[in-house]
Amino acid sequence: MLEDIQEILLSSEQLSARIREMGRQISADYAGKEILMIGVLRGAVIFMADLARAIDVPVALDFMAVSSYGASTTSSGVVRILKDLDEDVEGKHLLIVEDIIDSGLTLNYLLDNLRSRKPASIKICTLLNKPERRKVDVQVDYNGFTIPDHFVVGYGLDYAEKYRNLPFIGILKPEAYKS
Ligand SMILES: O=P(O)(O)OC[C@H]1O[C@H](OP(=O)(O)OP(=O)(O)O)[C@H](O)[C@@H]1O
Ligand code: HPA
Ligand SMILES: [Mg+2]
Repeated sequence: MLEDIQEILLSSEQLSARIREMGRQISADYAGKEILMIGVLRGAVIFMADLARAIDVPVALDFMAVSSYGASTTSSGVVRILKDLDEDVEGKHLLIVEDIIDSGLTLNYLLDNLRSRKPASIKICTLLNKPERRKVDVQVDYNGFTIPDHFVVGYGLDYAEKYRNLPFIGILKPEAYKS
């Protein structure tokens, strides 16, 4: 796996320091409330596991699976729900947790979909943000890191389901996907 990485963009130390900060900020903003964290499978799972433990207000977890990438490095633009939430979200404070916002198409779709279920509030938290590739505007409430336009893997992010278990965020060598 490591031989496919061109450069480490964010080390595990950088990731954990930033996630602790994000947790403190979220805890302060939601003081006195309960959060329903909605993880977007599968990429967000590792970030969500660490972020949830950095938050000290009550947190419930639910998950949605949508897919627009498949085994590709560019979004198809077509978002499908593969798994819906288990819980009713009406009247709850939702925090959508993403590993990365790239074109914005996934989140744009999710936001529309979740708003129609009448939650008390919805905010977006992403570990990574790649604004250069945005196709639709999305308002991000909590952003870990803004990154340049490279295809990155690790810490939950995959290429064709590989590399999710790397403890850092790395730039994938083009030859690892252009073969
Ligand atoms: O802003 P966008 O261009 O829509 O891209 C971001 C989305 O794409 C990736 O998910 P993917 O569909 O690859 O599924 P995965 O999380 O299982 O890897 C990533 O985890 C985000 O959910
Ligand atoms: O840079 C990326 N890496 C992995 N998955 C992704 N999904 C959108 N952008 C990316
Ligand atoms: Mg993916």
